[in-house]
Amino acid sequence: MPFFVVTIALPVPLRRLFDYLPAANENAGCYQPGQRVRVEFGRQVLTGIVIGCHEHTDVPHNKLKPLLQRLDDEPVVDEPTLQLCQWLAGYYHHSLGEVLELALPVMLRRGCELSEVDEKVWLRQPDAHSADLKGEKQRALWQLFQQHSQWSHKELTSQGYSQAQLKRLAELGLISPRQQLPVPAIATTIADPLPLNDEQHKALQQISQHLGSFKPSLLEGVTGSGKTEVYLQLISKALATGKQVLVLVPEIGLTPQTVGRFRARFDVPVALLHSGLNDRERLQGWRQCKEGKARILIGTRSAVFTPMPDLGLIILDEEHDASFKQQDGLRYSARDFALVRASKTGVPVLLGSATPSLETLHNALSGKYLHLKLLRRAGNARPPAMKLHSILHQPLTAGFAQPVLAKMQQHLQAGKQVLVFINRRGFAPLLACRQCGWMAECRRCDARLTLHQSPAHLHCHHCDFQQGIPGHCPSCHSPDIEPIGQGTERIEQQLKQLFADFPVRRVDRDSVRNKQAFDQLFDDIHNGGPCILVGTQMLAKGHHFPDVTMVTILDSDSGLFSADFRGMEHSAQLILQVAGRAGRAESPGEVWIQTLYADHPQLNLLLDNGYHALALSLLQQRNQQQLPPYSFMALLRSECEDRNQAQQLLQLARDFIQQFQRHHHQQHDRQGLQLKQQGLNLLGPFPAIMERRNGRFRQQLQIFANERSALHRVAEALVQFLEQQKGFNRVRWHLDIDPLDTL
Ligand SMILES: Nc1ncnc2c1ncn2[C@@H]1O[C@H](COP(=O)(O)OP(=O)(O)OP(=O)(O)O)[C@@H](O)[C@H]1O
Ligand SMILES: [Zn+2]
Repeated sequence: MPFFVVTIALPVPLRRLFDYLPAANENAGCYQPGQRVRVEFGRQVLTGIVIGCHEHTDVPHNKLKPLLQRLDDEPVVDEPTLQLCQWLAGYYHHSLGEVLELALPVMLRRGCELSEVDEKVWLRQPDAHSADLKGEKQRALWQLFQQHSQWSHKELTSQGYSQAQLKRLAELGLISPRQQLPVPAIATTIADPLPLNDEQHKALQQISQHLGSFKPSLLEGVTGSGKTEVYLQLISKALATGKQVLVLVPEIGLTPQTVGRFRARFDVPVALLHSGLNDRERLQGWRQCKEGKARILIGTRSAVFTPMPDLGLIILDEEHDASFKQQDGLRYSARDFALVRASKTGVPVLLGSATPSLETLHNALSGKYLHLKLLRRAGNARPPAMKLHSILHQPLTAGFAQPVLAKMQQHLQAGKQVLVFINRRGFAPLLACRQCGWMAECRRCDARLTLHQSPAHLHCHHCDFQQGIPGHCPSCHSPDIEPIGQGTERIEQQLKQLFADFPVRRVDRDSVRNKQAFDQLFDDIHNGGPCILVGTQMLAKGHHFPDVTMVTILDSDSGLFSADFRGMEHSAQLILQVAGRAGRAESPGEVWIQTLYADHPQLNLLLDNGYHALALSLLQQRNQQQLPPYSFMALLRSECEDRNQAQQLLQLARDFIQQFQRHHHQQHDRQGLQLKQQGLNLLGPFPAIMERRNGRFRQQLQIFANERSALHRVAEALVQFLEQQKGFNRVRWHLDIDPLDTL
């Protein structure tokens, strides 16, 4: 057998591939890219992915080890997915093995067989005809099999059909059991599409012209304008041509209401992939898509990796949402990746938002994307009236101005729901001593501890450190310590006293701990009745609460003066998303924003002329300052228990980049190439706004380039340079391409 090695991607941070000898008695024909193999790596056993076979290797032959086992005959990573992952690893300068790890369901990473998630399903026999079925239940069961030839056993029993009824149908030769991948249940009655209004109709028309080829579009539609209805009718067109559809939504946008709206519309299996599923369900969903059984996939960020052989359309709702960008490990943007995937697959991609990110808006305005607008709310709903209410020198009760409380009372008495938004959980952001000024601070972070009441404790929201509440000041021993400021718990408590006749519901990460609780809560809200909802942004996004007619925004000011250049953009998006919950049905809605800065020019622009107008003005600013989207950014972050080391590594990085740049300029000169504006702009190293977190000092170096290619050239070289640095073992660093958060 001729000599060859198998080249494998392993889930380790090193940005390279690894060569192994084949398993005993296997020839090169046994190996295909995308198969899983088990190998020894140091003292660990890892599951890797075959990239290819080669006759040459740089590894000395006596150092080569045979791989332990080939796990698959057929590749689990298909060719298009492998290519996309290679592209992603290159773009984010990340290890291919780690990218592939992220792209695969956990059970596959662990080496499980695909068939491990098979279950009992019942299939209609090919030539079966209804026989003499006794009883209502049996006939109803047979009716289901006439609608769809396959049903999972679990689904049927959960619908109340018994083992005996199924057995009876089997005895009559109508159905038979089998172990195979269950498919998601299909709705038995399908809802009709709504008649579209003119704007919706035009948007749908324009986008559907591009089915069958790559075309990005932005659907910029005010809250409640019926974007979802446009998605649904577009999906229906894609399905009609035999295609699969991928719908990506923000982490907390996947409520039963949303899913229900999709499921009720199409008589095809709809798969779901989100964080509320267990590993088994995730692998089932992944396989349903890969094997073409599911025709629609609705999922959060990582669902973007799911293989879909017949993919014909990608929709990404709330495209501006930060949850599409992963904030640790591989810091990829699912939105940007969806665009690349669509382009490589040759299918249209639709980005929807009421408050598009400036990056996307810029692409739409420059003609790179098709730009579609829905300016009016759908149906009979009117846009909410928005009002800035100055609280400067005003007396406040429990943090509320008197006219705001009076308004809330009116809405509740009219039987409506009021939403109070405050983006801070816990009871109070600060516990302080009135005698000596001591404040409860985190020992591991440059941050104050948040006071929580149920259960009572002090909690660091940055490193999760927790401790009991002291009975007296640890510094001067005075018993006179008190909470300062307000969080959701405190507002809830105070509103319960102020509005004793109405239920007050709190919605934040502490009160709603899991997906079930979240879903239950939304059902309760939907069942109606006057109430006050107090919550964080968990409440704000994409939900349709028909009975909410008033929204009170308590702390919008904190976002107005952020050190992040995206601060105002993100504040405006959040304000409009929250405001968009008001008056979505027949009754008009109003939004009161309490502020100390009622004459803030950008806040006024937002309220008077809308998000689009503000966005244009922010874009102009970005252009003047040469910030993204008018330049391309990477952020090198370092952290270490030793402040100096974190700083020194970035200083070395800075020196390296400057040298690299000089070298490149000279090369261009010598070759007589046009000395293009290679300009890189470096800011830093400087400490992060919160310098110490979880016991480590954090530094950053911001890198801006006029051209993306220039940014990538330097990033590639920089990553290699940093990997070779000795003596910085304790410093953790990463390079964030297109960072969303620069604090
Ligand atoms: N053409 C239409 N005629 C009547 N009602 C409609 C129409 N289109 C949508 N609606 C209704 O309008 C409401 C809001 O629509 P939808 O939730 O699709 O808006 P959206 O733009 O996705 O909102 P958001 O961005 O705030 O989530 C829904 O109750 C929907 O059923
Ligand atoms: Zn902390």
